[in-house]
Amino acid sequence: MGSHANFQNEIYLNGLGDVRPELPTDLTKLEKLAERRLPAGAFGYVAGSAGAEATAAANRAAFDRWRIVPRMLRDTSRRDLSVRVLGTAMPAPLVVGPIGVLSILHPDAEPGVARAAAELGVPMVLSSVSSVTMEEAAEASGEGSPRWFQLYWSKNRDVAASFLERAKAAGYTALVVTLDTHAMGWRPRDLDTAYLPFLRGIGVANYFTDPAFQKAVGGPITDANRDAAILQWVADFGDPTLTWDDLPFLREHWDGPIALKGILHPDDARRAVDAGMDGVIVSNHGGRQVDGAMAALDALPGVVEAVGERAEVLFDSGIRTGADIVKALALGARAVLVARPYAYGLGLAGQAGVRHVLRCLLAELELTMMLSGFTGPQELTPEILAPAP
Ligand SMILES: Cc1cc2nc3c(=O)[nH]c(=O)nc-3n(C[C@H](O)[C@H](O)[C@H](O)COP(=O)(O)O)c2cc1C
Ligand SMILES: O=C(O)C(=O)c1ccccc1
Repeated sequence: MGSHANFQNEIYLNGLGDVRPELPTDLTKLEKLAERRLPAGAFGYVAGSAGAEATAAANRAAFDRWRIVPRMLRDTSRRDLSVRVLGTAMPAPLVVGPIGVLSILHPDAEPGVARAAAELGVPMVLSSVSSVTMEEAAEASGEGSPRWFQLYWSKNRDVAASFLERAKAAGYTALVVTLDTHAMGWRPRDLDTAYLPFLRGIGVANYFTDPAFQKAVGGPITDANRDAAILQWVADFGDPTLTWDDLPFLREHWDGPIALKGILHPDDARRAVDAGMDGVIVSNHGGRQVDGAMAALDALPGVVEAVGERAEVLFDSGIRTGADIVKALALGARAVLVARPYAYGLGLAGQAGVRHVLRCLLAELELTMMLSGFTGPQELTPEILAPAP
């Protein structure tokens, strides 16, 4: 892709190709479709949030409280949506966010997402709890395609260090450390259906193949010690003892850019920057962790102000359309991560469905910017928004 974006032409001139009849271009419709077509357990796991799902609803409502104010008679014939984030050049300020256990949705799973992202030059963040190993996902992503690794910081420090070493060797260039999920949130949909893919050994590929994890279990994982290995995974998955004093561990084991995911308070953002982190990701995990937590978009301006130019601020939780991306960028995000929409695309149409979702987002982003009078992400500032009456 050249520096001059033309995502919208691509869609209008070439059509939507192989997934045209199946998948809507209004990506807010994907969830309903997924509910009809996917197995109930897998759908509930993806769509579900914590508690009464009030925070998940608040994430969306926050976007609706902002409206774009389009400007006329500006030359928007030449557009460049490209940005550099955490050391990675990308065609637009869009990143494929980390989602674990994707094989519950479609056999294409993480490799399918990696291939779809690579085709478009969009970076993918691979989850620690991927259903294939990080090496297999890297292979699918391919030589030269941008990829980042998301760390769930294991209680077993040897496992955490080993993950970072493997991720580096497999060509992941930036590290996303998720802080808001040292335990799984209270998720009634999964609890009521007893849907826990990990207990059936899905999403543990990185652990079961890891030498440090195997050492803790007493050897390679076999049918004989599989249940014990799963219990070991449950015991070590997250570490609630972690504090800011532990951050140097990350620097000791990772020399590339690091972003902390799950930041909502400006003071936490400041501490991240003071600790030498390169970025923060404003996120409430899509409302899946603390029900009643503030909407992620409402947290964004305060974090942006606290961080200033000292680090990069990324955003997720609630991104569904190109207009949503414009609003998050206007409120100070350098890039956004898309999550549930591509999971629905994967579940509905595999790799082609993911490609559909990413193309639609890119095209709608570009068209929204162009028709609002903007030619690049740097022009998107708070002044381009008005509060909804
Ligand atoms: C099914 C599912 C699995 C997820 N797994 C991970 C994960 O492994 N690591 C992580 O950092 N975030 C994970 N997330 C959180 C997403 O990265 C992201 O923060 C969140 O989904 C954003 O909200 P949205 O999907 O409503 O936009 C997961 C989210 C979903 C829906
Ligand atoms: O479900 C999630 O949101 C998530 O982040 C997760 C946590 C542990 C294992 C798999 C996914």
